[in-house]
Amino acid sequence: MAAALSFRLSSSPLICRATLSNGDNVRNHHATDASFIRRAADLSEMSAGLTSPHPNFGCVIATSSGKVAGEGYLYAQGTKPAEAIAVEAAGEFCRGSTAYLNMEPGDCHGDHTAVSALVQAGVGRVVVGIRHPLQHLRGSAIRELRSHGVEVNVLGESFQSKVLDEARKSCLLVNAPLIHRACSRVPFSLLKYAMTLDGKIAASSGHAAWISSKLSRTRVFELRGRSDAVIVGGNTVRQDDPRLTARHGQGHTPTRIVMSQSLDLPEKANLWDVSEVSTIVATQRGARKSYQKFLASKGVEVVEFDMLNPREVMEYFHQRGYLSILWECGGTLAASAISSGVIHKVVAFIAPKIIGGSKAPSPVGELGMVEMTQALNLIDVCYEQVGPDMLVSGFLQPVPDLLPVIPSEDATFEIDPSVNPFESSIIFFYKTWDLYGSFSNFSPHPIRMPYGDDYRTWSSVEHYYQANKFVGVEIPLAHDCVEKIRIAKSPEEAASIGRSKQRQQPELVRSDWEDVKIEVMYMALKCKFSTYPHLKTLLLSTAGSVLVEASPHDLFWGGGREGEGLNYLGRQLMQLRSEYMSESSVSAESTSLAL
Ligand SMILES: NC(=O)C1=CN([C@@H]2O[C@H](COP(=O)(O)OP(=O)(O)OC[C@H]3O[C@@H](n4cnc5c(N)ncnc54)[C@H](OP(=O)(O)O)[C@@H]3O)[C@@H](O)[C@H]2O)C=CC1
Ligand SMILES: Nc1c(N[C@@H]2O[C@H](COP(=O)(O)O)[C@@H](O)[C@H]2O)[nH]c(=O)[nH]c1=O
Repeated sequence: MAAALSFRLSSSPLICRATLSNGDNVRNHHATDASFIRRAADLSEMSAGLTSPHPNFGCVIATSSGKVAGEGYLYAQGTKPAEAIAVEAAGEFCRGSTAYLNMEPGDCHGDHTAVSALVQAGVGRVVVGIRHPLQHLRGSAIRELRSHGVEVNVLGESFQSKVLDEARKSCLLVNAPLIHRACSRVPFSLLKYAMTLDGKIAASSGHAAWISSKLSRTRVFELRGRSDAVIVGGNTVRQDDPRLTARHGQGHTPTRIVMSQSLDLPEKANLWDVSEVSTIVATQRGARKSYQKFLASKGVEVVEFDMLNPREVMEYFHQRGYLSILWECGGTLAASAISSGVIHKVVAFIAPKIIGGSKAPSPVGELGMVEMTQALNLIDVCYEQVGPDMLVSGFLQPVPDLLPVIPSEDATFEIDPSVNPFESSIIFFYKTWDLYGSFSNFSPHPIRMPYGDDYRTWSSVEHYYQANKFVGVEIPLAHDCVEKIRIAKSPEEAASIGRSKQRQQPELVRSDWEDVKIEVMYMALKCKFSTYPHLKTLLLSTAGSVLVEASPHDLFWGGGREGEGLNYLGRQLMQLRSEYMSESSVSAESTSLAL
């Protein structure tokens, strides 16, 4: 899913853009909406670190004159929704007001939900920063609000402008861990370190207490309080004997995780005291069994991995439901985590100190880069002074966007009205061995199609499609092409002959090819799916999902690398599916009439 989420809509009938006549007006509205949505995002953060898990919800109720009438944020799952708190605070000012929500509420059933609070209070319009990231909740509250006559605008769907994009981004950032949960197989990970001005995270002796100031370390406690777990490597345990607790006086305390291959760890360590917080040691399968027993006797959980590496460990904790992880390791493990692509954000406290030492460790070990051009550039970088230190933070990977993953909303809707691109799941297919690989033209399903006055069997849809480029051209070489493609040993070979001949000898290609190629493909697909009932069943089983051919190269039939492709193959399959669905509903109707 993660890759899918970078696709964007190329056009939308819903998008209102500023016109010359009312440009200023629209801009003002956008600026107002943006500032209230940002406020809702800020409010939602107030619970971060107090509770876990961490969906952060904030709500601002604004009157038609643009005054804040009430505000609220969700303290924890199961406590009063942000919207209900804001409605209570706004009282009678709710009627006809606009409610701003950083994120679509997750629960729309029952009496005490966000939706019923807004509806009962008479809120006239709701502006939503982002839809709920979790697929099963996505769109329900919005539908529910609309069904009660409330106007709902979602940023990026109803309106688009730079200022709204920025506001939307703030909504993505406050719920980055939840968004990662929705579209990635690893939790959201933040690498934090404190270093001297000369780039050292410890003296050459390994001593590191302390580099950053007390104020900075309190900020670290807050970061811990916002995380589900803090992770270090074995060497940091041996060297620092850390506690890794959140000691800023409030909030939840994260689980401590140690990654150690050797399990050559001390018998006495602060992390083995699990009276207040738990510790999990992740290790290589079979490592020091007697020491594993010792840890277990202390109440420390040991998890063995066949391959102890950051990705495996993160996938494991993702499955256990962890949303966000704070990496507080040294440079060796940090390099390994960055290399395996599991670190999303970096937070560095830089202290105005110089320790020197050519052997003193630095925050990130070997990444195998040799040229400065290979350096990883952070995005959305922030700078902040914390006491005497400078805090620099930024993202190594952008927070995934949750805009729909098909090239064109209107086109898809026209093809299959049952598909809502903002709420549907996306099924990608490309290689024939993929789960839905039989949707590919290259799948080995021969089809029998008319050819001249006769019928011929073609080894795959691709064979038929490529050959058709040269059909009907009264040149012997064109006939040869058709025959060569027909007997090609594989769809790849058929594609290669068809494409190269088209490039090298365009005079052999039928003159109407660009006009007919869509129809040619559709007829071939229709033949394939009606010839093989199990393929038809598989296609019907995808009802409601958007189908995208994940070809990174083919920008006409495929979706392209970044969603820039037109995805005609996906569209045709959706169209065929829609045809089959209406056929089956017609036949069901006539059966019931006959009865
Ligand atoms: N200033 C700061 O912010 C910080 C400073 N430090 C300092 O850094 C130094 C320790 O740094 P460093 O030696 O890099 O230690 P790390 O914390 O990076 O730990 C490295 C250890 O992690 C374990 N490990 C498990 N799997 C892997 C893997 N796939 N890749 C790499 N390591 C893995 C190994 O433990 P094992 O050997 O047990 O198998 C390895 O020796 C200390 O001096 C400490 O004080 C540490 C953290 C933060
Ligand atoms: N030295 C250093 C840090 N080191 C990190 O903090 C851990 C110690 O945590 P605790 O035992 O809970 O206080 C240590 O093992 C390492 O991960 N952090 C910082 O913010 N600033 C510093 O100067």
